[in-house]
Amino acid sequence: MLTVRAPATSANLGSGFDVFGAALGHPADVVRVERASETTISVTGAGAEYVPTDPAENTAGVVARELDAPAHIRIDKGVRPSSGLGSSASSAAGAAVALNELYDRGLSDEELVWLAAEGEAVVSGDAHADNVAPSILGGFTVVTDGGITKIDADLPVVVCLPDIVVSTRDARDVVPDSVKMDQLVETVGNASTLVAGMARDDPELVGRGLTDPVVTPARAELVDGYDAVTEAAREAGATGVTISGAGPGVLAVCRHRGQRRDVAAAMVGAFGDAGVDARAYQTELGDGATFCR
Ligand SMILES: Nc1ncnc2c1ncn2[C@@H]1O[C@H](COP(=O)(O)OP(=O)(O)OP(=O)(O)O)[C@@H](O)[C@H]1O
Ligand SMILES: N[C@@H](CCO)C(=O)O
Repeated sequence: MLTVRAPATSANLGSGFDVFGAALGHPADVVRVERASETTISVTGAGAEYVPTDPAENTAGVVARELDAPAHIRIDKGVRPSSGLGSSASSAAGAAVALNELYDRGLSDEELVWLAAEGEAVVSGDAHADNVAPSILGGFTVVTDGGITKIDADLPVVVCLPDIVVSTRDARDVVPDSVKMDQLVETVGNASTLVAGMARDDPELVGRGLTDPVVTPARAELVDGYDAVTEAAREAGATGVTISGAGPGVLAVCRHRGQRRDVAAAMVGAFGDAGVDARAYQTELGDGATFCR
């Protein structure tokens, strides 16, 4: 039996819709695999009751099928589904890394990213890799058709998860079909600023680069209290705030680790004022999938 811990992730980071992603120090899924003649799946942990155990509908099961690696797969969810923290991607990433080793398939990390993205397609109808790439590789990742670039960034963050559900499918439905030239120029500028900030471990630049004039404003309507939470996090010292992935999680970048407590309390409080229960993860950019003993 093999066990892999695959971290939660935050995709988009505002200006990098479907391109940027970051691995979080915690939470994470733990995926255990054992050779079998047929794939079976069992799920425990956060939101387990909402995760399908039919291998054809579970992202980890799809990975096993694509790799022709049947297994008993046990998933302990640290990441609640429909969170914006790449819940479905963590399971796909963990399964890809574990099954590659279990069956000695010899795929590279980048090949595993594209394989795990096939698992994501079963959820959103689209094989986007912006969550599975950081969950496998760690750090901050840039995914394009041309390949994957990774930066090992050191950045303290808070991710606040309200007790509401936004499915990736619904959140993709509200994304505008087109952008104006001034929005394109602003987005390119912010995305470039963010990448420079990641390369320099500079929370000011990363925070500035989170701003996005197109996708985030459209999706903010789906997250009750979003504007107030953003303002509260900024007042508590965050350098920038955006929706994590497709939401409803909200990501805030902090100047230093000691600031995370105040930012987390401010975000949870603002959600509470809007009548929404929430919890916050005080974390940082972290490692990709790792084998556990
Ligand atoms: N192994 C899995 N873990 C979690 N969700 C899964 C899994 N396999 C299939 N799903 C389905 O995926 C959906 C959740 O995925 P979705 O992409 O909407 O949320 P997310 O992964 O938390 O968010 P995001 O991708 O925005 O960060 C749920 O409907 C769930 O049933
Ligand atoms: N880039 C994707 C991530 C969510 O899975 C989106 O925002 O729809």
